[in-house]
Amino acid sequence: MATTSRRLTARTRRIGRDDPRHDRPLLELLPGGAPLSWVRAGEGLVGWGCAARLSTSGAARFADAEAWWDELSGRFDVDDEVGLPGCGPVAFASLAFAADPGESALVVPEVIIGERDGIRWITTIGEPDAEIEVAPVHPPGTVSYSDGRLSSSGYRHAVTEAVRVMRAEDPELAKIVLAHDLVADTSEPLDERFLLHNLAARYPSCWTFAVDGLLGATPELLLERQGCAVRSRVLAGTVWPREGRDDDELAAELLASAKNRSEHAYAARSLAETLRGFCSELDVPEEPRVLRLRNVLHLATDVEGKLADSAGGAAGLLSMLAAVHPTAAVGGTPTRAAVRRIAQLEGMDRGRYAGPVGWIDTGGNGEIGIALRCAQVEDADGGWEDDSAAPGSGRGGGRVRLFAGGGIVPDSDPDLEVAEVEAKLLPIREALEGVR
Ligand SMILES: C=C(O[C@H]1C=CC=C(C(=O)O)[C@@H]1O)C(=O)O
Repeated sequence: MATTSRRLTARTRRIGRDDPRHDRPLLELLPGGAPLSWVRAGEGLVGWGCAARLSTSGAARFADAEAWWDELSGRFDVDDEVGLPGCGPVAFASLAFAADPGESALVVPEVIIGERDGIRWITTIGEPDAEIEVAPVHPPGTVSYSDGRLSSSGYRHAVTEAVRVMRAEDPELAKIVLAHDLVADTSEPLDERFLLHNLAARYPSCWTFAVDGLLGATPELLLERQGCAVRSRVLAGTVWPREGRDDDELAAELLASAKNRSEHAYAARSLAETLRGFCSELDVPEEPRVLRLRNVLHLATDVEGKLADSAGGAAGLLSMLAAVHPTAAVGGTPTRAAVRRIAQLEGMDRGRYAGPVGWIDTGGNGEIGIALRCAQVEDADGGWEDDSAAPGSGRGGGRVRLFAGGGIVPDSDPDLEVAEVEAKLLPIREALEGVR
């Protein structure tokens, strides 16, 4: 719940060209500790400190978050001389995938540095030390991997079972998105900025995010709102590099694959059908395009709309998120039945993986992605969750849990699905290992 009930002051000032913070990459301004980030191609927001925070869970998590943010927004005295989306107070948000279990978090930083259209600014909330020194970034040392809650072979088994269920037991189920996790232990304490810097360097077209210990670089935008304009980038359908195939051949293969096209169509339709209810205009391309990343290629549909101003006010971003989440990019089709099956087949808590992640401001603007290709910090204080299982327990290293998943349809091949999640785990593994 809110950590304060007093009035708060927020001051936003432009950072001038003569200020050393003007030209440094945003992520390099993070001082250390628990970073907050939403950065793509050098623009976005970074933050630190905590002026207010909400932890919530359950089916009402979106409504709780909206009520909390509305109430808190009313308590700010804002002095904003820049006036762009993301200026003034901002809450970084990371919501759980499922109603049960899973904890959601909203964090309002004390300091936010943002950049949009070449304009850089700083927002301070209260009287924090905005000139705080940036501590050197520490590499995590050696990285060792072990099974998470759903090992590779467990994942293969879950995929086989999902295919059986869809073919034989419940033909109404057309798609189930399953995920696999992997535990990484580091010999040194984890400096979250190390991961963020490496992810942003190799995946500049993705959104490099960090909220309350969930870090990653996602290529998927669930919903962006700027005034009455909304935008989404739906992804589903994947190929990955193979010997003897160049990127153009892989892209052609992806576009021609009936299996990937059907996986994609479910996801694009699930987003568009729900979002249409909030919009007076919605543009949904009939054909997907191909999004090329260095580890995978995806089918992508970019959706754009204009919000309907019903009853004097367009819908809030958090209400829209409650309606569109989970799309069939991370849930399945039909949604409710698929989500029930996910819990049965995975038998693990996804936490905030595949949940909405990003930021919202007090003007109703925000950018929210889907938390994919990510790592959940499990022991930020250096302690182990399960001492008996922790190699080198007590040595003060770090532990993260990595996640990646894929859409399963009745003609999915379990071996290919295992290869797909391995390809999707590469960015976060390489970031941990220091590959740039
Ligand atoms: C569920 C994930 O990816 C989604 C997004 C893009 C492509 C996907 C696919 O081809 O299965 C998934 O729908 C993940 O990366 O964990």
